[in-house]
Amino acid sequence: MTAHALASNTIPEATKPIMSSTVTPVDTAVDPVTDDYTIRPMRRSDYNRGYLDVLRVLTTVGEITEEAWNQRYDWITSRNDEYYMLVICDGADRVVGTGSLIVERKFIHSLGMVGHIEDIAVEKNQQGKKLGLRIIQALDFVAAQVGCYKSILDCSEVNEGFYVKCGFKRAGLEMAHYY
Ligand SMILES: CC(=O)SCCNC(=O)CCNC(=O)[C@H](O)C(C)(C)COP(=O)(O)OP(=O)(O)OC[C@H]1O[C@@H](n2cnc3c(N)ncnc32)[C@H](O)[C@@H]1OP(=O)(O)O
Repeated sequence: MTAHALASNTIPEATKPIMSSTVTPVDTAVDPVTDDYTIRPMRRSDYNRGYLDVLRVLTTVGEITEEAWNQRYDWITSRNDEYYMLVICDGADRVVGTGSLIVERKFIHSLGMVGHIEDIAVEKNQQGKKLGLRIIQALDFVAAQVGCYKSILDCSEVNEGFYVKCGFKRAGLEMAHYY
């Protein structure tokens, strides 16, 4: 798939099939013109498809054994109405991008739900092909479908332009307390 193909303005339509009628993400070609890239929910076997290496473009990951991965994967998937973790795979079935949506259930706003977009990463040599945009659009679509009234995320200044292109706007101030 060329960068041009990914730049087509059919993106929102292309992400719609990622949701089945039961609000479960399903495997979907990233672009309707070609299926060189697929966007789908994370799988247990993505440990061996380079998932953690993709995350390493974002931050430190540490050494995670397959057993530890499996335990965390099982914990996450046992909360599958709360954690929506997507990957984009290339034609060779390698993970080249990922992103997560965590749905927070609140009392305010009439028991409203807020989507938290986390851990967006695209492999270095795959950046600039609109894969990041597709991940955000897919997560946004999932958030809207499950009933979130908004999605929020934290990012550094260098990524502000990317998120603006994805339809987000600056709101508030992040604060952190590390332990
Ligand atoms: C909530 C969080 O997780 S924040 C952490 C974000 N992740 C990282 O910082 C990890 C390292 N970076 C990456 O993985 C990637 O560069 C990402 C995820 C930030 C962007 O993914 P890409 O696939 O490269 O971006 P994509 O090609 O989809 O870009 C979409 C648009 O945003 C623009 N864009 C991309 N990155 C940036 C940026 N840093 N600043 C301004 N604009 C940008 C592109 O030029 C493109 O614009 P266009 O439509 O006018 O051509």
